[in-house]
Order: sequence, then structure tokens, then C-alpha cells
Amino acid sequence: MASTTAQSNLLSSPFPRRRSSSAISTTSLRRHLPVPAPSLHRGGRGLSVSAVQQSSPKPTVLVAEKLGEAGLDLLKSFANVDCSYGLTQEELCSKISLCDALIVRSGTKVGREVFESSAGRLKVVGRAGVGIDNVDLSAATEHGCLVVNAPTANTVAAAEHAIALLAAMARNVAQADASLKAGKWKRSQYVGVSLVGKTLAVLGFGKVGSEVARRAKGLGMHVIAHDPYAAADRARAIGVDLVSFDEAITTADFISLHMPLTPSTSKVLNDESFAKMKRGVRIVNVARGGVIDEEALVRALNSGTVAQAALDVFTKEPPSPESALVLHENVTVTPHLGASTVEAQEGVAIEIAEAVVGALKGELASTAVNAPMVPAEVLSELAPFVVLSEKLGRLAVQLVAGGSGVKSVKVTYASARSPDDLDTRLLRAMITKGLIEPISSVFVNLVNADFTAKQRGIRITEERILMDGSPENPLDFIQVQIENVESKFASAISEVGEIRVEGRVIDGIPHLTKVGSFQVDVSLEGNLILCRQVDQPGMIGSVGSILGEQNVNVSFMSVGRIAPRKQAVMAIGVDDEPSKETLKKIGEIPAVEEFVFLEL
Ligand SMILES: NC(=O)c1ccc[n+]([C@@H]2O[C@H](COP(=O)([O-])OP(=O)(O)OC[C@H]3O[C@@H](n4cnc5c(N)ncnc54)[C@H](O)[C@@H]3O)[C@@H](O)[C@H]2O)c1
Ligand SMILES: O=C(O)[C@H](O)COP(=O)(O)O
Repeated sequence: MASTTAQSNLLSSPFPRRRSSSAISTTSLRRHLPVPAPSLHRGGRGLSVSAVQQSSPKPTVLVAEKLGEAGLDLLKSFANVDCSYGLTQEELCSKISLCDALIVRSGTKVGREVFESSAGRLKVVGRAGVGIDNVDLSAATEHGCLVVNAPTANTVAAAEHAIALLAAMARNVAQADASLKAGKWKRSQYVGVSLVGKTLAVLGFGKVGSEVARRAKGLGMHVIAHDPYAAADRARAIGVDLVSFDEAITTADFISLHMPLTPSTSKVLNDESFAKMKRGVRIVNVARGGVIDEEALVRALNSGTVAQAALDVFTKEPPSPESALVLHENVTVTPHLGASTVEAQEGVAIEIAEAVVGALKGELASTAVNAPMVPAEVLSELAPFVVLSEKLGRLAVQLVAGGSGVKSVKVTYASARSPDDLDTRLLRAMITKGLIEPISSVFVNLVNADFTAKQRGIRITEERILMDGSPENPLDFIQVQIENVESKFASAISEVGEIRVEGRVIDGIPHLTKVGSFQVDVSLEGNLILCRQVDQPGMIGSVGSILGEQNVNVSFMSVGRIAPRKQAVMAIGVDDEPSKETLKKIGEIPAVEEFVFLEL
């Protein structure tokens, strides 16, 4: 018995794969291109569904900003690497159609035009760092392009930079340095303020924010934090109280910003919030320039509401040389250096190179930004159900009669597990892939499955049935129903009038176990002939011998019937595609009422 294999990658890969013909019926049979035989296995980090083919051409990775050597070496071992720094948008757009992956830092805008210019070749964008605000995630998703980042390797560097700016600002280090170098000795002008005993409000208590908090505690500061999504116990564990936004900004002597730039954090520090702050507050920003209304900050600095600011990031980078904010005497600035340590850049380069190579192999990256992150252990147990899901989708859609538009699909998962313990996103994506690929030219993957279904007006609803029994097995069966359509194989219509196919995993192999109201049991390997006939002796032999005469190998055969000598549905698994002539002969058996050939 063949082992379970993933029929295709969950993520787009540059490797050749088969495309499906749109109308697969008894009259229109076409051979598909050979299928790569990817296997499901665990990757280095997180799960993987890979399809590396020895004979495939090497993918091309465009590295658009400086990346550490260790990362480049890793990329070069797998791909052709084009290091082209400082490209204009036009140059980037014209190069991108030759590239499978693009690696950037924060200095390259990867907007919609980049994805459009790639004409479908770009499969992964790697952001060598944390912030992905320079990448148009919606456009990436719509184009089925995975975006991965390197979220951990520069955390400490950013936190250290925030602390460096905090201390430098409080003691006027930059201003005093410039003054002394200009030949002045102004000791009384640069009297600073102490940090010990002061209240620091950390806004955004994530990776960087919590590291800043930990370090500030070590400096003897009283640290509070505001983060609507952070766990209070995690904050308490390092002696930090989580407070409301207003409490944070009204009680702080120092405010350090560590949230991402999103529509809800854009200009979160503005005239209104500055007005609520303690007079003489000091602000550090190593997050993103856009979280501060920079003009409002200049006003607050001029009025003395804000005594000082230390900024590593700006709304527009680089900022204008005439920027009133940058030139302000009470502002200390650095040119986005938060992540710029030797150690962090080495770590980021390796982290992003691993993620990009993994994604090009079709692995699900653990740092995917626009696709579900599925832990390795979850994937390994769902692996055969992933295959089953795609095949049920493929079967169901091939049963739809021409002219019936697929609009509404209901998926039922029967499981003894509580819904919280069963992550079906992967399964839904694969069902969607199976449903859409045979009827379109769109390549569907985990990234764009939901988007593609929505775009095609296909509504996929999910239902869970809680079964008795051991929750050890993730799923008992999966059922796919296509509603309000006609079928080219009438027996596939269930008693409630929908095309229905149902499957289970038996001994690790996906099986088709129900078609319409008929129970069958056929392993989902190779291709399938479904045949409805009058239940009478000799039918299996008649069909079997026609296939045998034509050298078509039967892998499985199963008959489901309503009652003896009434109608029965025969499901026949075939390794090879029968010729039109062979199928015609099956159709001519007098007891055969209808039949259909389906590609899996
Ligand atoms: N200057 C640099 O070179 C540099 C380096 C690393 C990270 N960064 C930036 O620092 C920021 C934080 O990075 P991280 O790795 O800690 O990210 P993270 O995702 O670990 O943490 C961000 C935190 O912000 C919180 N948050 C979201 N919306 C919020 C809101 N409205 N109010 C308060 N908190 C909110 C989130 O819940 C999360 O806990 C990002 O903007 C990142 O781009 C800059
Ligand atoms: O988001 C980040 O990781 C930092 O802002 C670092 O950006 P950089 O890679 O451009 O230094």
C-alpha cells in the first residue's frame, strides 16, 4: 500500500506542479502533467510540506538591502542570490518578475505594484527584521505570496538601543558631545535628570517592550506598561503593572514606545495625548515614527510639555534635513539603528534566510505573517487529513454539472475533540484548493485560499460534530457538501439535495467513505471511477475485465447499495487513466445507469 503523500504544496513554490483541467468528465478526459511527489515531514522549525525536486531549477532570491554574510551563505546554498542594494521602485519592479523571493529590511517599500510586476513569480517576501509596515500584506495575500519576518533576533538590540537613548537623553550625552567637539565646555548647561525612582511607561509590552521594562527595573525605575493584548501575569512576573493608556501617559516621567504601526496605533501620541501628560515628560521612540504625530511633538517640545525626546524612527525615513523635529535642541536622534548591532544583524540574516529557504521548499514558516502558523506537532497529526481535505474538495467539484456555479460549500468535521483542540484552518484551505484548482487557472495555497474563495464568490461554512470516543484521533470524518448545484453523477446528490462526499483516514490513508447517500470505501490514490448500476451478480467482474483488457490497474473496488438487487454505487480506484474507449465500454454495460471518471 502506498504511503500518504501530500498532493501539492501548501505554499507556492517555484517547482513545477500539475495544473488541472477544468472539465473532467466521461467525455472530456485529459492527461495532466506529472505530479511532483512531495512528502510531508517536519522541517527544521515548524511544520513543513515540501516538494524539493532534485532536477528543479534553482530559485532566485533578490536581496534588496544589506544582509549578514551567514544569511547570504545559507541562501546561496539553495538559490541564485542577486544582491542589488538601493534599487529605485522602478528597478525593483522590473527585476521582480525574475525572482522567486525578495528579502528586504525597513528601507524598501514592497507595495502592490511590486506584486503586480512579479506576474505571479514572487512566492515569498522575507522581512529581515520585525516591522512589516513597509510590505503591503493585503497585496501579498491576494497574490498568494507568503510574507515571513525575523521577529526575534533583533529584540535585545532594539531594547538596548531604547535604554541607550533613555540614558543619553536624560544626561544630554549627544548635545554635550557636540558642544565639546565644537570647542565649548558648558558643564552647567548640560545638567541632566536621574532615572532612578522615576516612572517609565512602556507602551506596547511585547518582545522589545518587556525587555526594556526588565532593563529599566534594573536601573531602579518604577515601570508601568500599557498593552491591550498583553497578559497581566507576564507583566507582573517582572514587576510591571499593566495600566490603561490614560493612566500610563498621565503618570509617566518617561514614555517608551514599543508597539507596531497599525491603523489603531498611528499617531497615538498626538496633541490630545500630549496635553494629558505630566509637564516635562521625556519620550523615547524606537518603534515606528508613525506612532507619534511629529508635528504635535514639535509643538509639545516648544511648549515645554515634553522636555525631551529621543527618536530612532521617523514617519518618513530618512527625514528631511530641515525637519524641525530632528533639528530640535531637545531631541536626540539616531538613523533607525535599533536593530543595528553586529550580533543582531547576524541573527536576523540567519533567521530570515532559513525562513525564506523553507518557504521556497514549500514549508510552512513558523514566522509567516500572512498565513496561519501551524505548529509542527499539529501538522504531523493532521497530515493525512490535509491530503484527504484536498481530495474531497477535488472530487466534490468534479461532480458538479457544467453550468452550475459553485457558490456555497459546507464542510463538516466530525471529531471527538473539543473545537478548541482542532485547528481546521489548514483543512479548510486545502478543501478550498481542491475546490478551486480544477475549475480555474488560479493557484491556491494556504496564503490566498480564503481570499481566492471570497473573490470567486464561494462561501465556505464549517460545522463541527462532536463525536463520542477517544480524542486521540483528531478527526473521525470530513464531509464536503456543495449546495444548490446539479451533479453530473446524480447519485452524488444526498437525500437533502446537495453534492456530498465524505472521507476518513484509515491506517494513515485517506479514504472516500460516502458519495451522496451511498456508503463506499475506496482509498483516495490514483483516480476514481464512480458507477451506479442495478445491484446484480457479475457487475464487479464485468467492469473489472473491461479495465483489465485495457491494462488499467484497479487499486480498490467498493460497492455501496441501498438494498439488495436495487441500486448500487461502485467506486473503483484506478492507477491509470482509462481511455475514452474503455470508459465507453463501461457505460455500455446494460446494468450501468451512470458513471463518472474523476481525477484525484
Ligand atoms: N528601531 C528598530 O530598529 C526596531 C527594532 C526592532 C523592533 N522595532 C519595532 O518595535 C516595535 C515592537 O517590536 P516587538 O518585536 O516588540 O513586537 P511585538 O509584536 O513583540 O510587540 C508589540 C506589542 O505591541 C502591542 N500593541 C499592539 N497594539 C497596541 C496598542 N494600541 N497599544 C499598546 N500596545 C499595543 C502588542 O500587543 C504587542 O504586545 C515594532 O514596531 C517594531 O517594528 C524597531
Ligand atoms: O522592525 C525592525 O526589525 C526594525 O525596525 C529594524 O529595521 P531594519 O532591519 O531596517 O534595521
